[in-house]
Amino acid sequence: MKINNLPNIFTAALPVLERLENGGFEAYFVGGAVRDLLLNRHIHDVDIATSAYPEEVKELFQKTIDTGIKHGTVTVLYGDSSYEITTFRTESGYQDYRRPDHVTFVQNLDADLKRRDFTINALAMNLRGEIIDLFDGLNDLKNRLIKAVGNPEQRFHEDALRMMRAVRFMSQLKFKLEDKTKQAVKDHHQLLKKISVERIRDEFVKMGIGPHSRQAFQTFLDTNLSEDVPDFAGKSDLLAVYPKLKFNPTEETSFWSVIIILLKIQDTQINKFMRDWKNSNAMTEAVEKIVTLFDLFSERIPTDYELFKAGKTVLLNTIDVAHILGQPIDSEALVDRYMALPIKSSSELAIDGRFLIKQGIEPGPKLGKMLNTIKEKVIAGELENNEEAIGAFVAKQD
Ligand SMILES: Nc1ccn([C@@H]2O[C@H](COP(=O)(O)OP(=O)(O)OP(=O)(O)O)[C@@H](O)[C@H]2O)c(=O)n1
Repeated sequence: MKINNLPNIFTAALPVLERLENGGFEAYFVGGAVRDLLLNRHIHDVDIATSAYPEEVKELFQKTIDTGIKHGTVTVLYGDSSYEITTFRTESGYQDYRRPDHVTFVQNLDADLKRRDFTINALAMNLRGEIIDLFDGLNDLKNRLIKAVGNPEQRFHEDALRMMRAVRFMSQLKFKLEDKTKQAVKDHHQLLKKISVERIRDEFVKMGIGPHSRQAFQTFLDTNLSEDVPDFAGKSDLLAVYPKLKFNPTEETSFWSVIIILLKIQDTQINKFMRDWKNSNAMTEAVEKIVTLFDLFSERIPTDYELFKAGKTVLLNTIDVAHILGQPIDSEALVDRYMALPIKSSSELAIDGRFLIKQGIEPGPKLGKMLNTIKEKVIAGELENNEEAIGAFVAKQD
């Protein structure tokens, strides 16, 4: 198979391949970029595999970065882009974050492709646009199948994260998991225990916000992968609701919020759960706010002040979560009420502490309390947001 009209992202990289070939080396586009080209998906970067050793790559190009020399990877800066160029290799043991523990350089492309995870990721393309397909990856692309290269058990022993990658690709690409590969995941899900939480989390989130996350999640449960990720063991009954949800989450915050709600995690335990998954403070805070507002929605209609405190982003995210969970909610009325709030942030208040001091209020807790009362009254529409009205209100309080 030959691709004639290569997208710009590839044509821009052709001189890099040419230079490697002119230097007497083999060079190919490999991995996700070739897969995504054939699937007509957006391509964010192209990776190159070569027979040249890192030192040889560095000699051929002016601007390079030693990204992972030990692992065979040099980043080449060429034109407006950068390219990861990796020497043909096999690897094993990916216990740590991102990089394999051991790397063995191999003689040719065949040996390099043989150690890759799935047939659809083991395609290569040369500078003439010719596809090299040693493992029937083109057929699996056509049949929309995630299938391990060669022996799936071996592939998962090399890097157990690949089992999470399988369900991630199911969700992102709307593919099915091939039977033997699925059986191998079922048999070896425990291997995931050796993998760093950060790597598992990245794949889990990509699965969660992919367009087929409910189907992928079903496989995540069926294969028992869910038993070997933080805080999910023994919870498959609660998680079984996920594949039956109304919609797929499209935002990371919504995905985590939905998971936390399904797991019935108490407000006080959300922080621990998010930390167990090594999430950032910003992500944890955002999710805590959404789940809290969602709980409030389930009990009663929030007050204007509660809507103000939540803010627009949290409100919209919470509406999104309710929508995904099929929770009836008058989202239009809530957004209208939010939009009609007299102020949407504290900085929009017509007065500040200095104004109150001028009105004779002493600095201290009393002043803070007064400011809050004023804010609440303005938001509730009981007090106009201007100096005159607020001044009159303050005078009446003494
Ligand atoms: N555990 C892994 C990770 C990666 N790969 C190989 O390395 C390539 C690049 O990996 P990566 O950049 O992580 O993922 P992509 O497949 O490119 O997908 P995406 O960029 O969409 O994340 C993959 O296509 C696959 O051939 C692998 O065999 N095993």
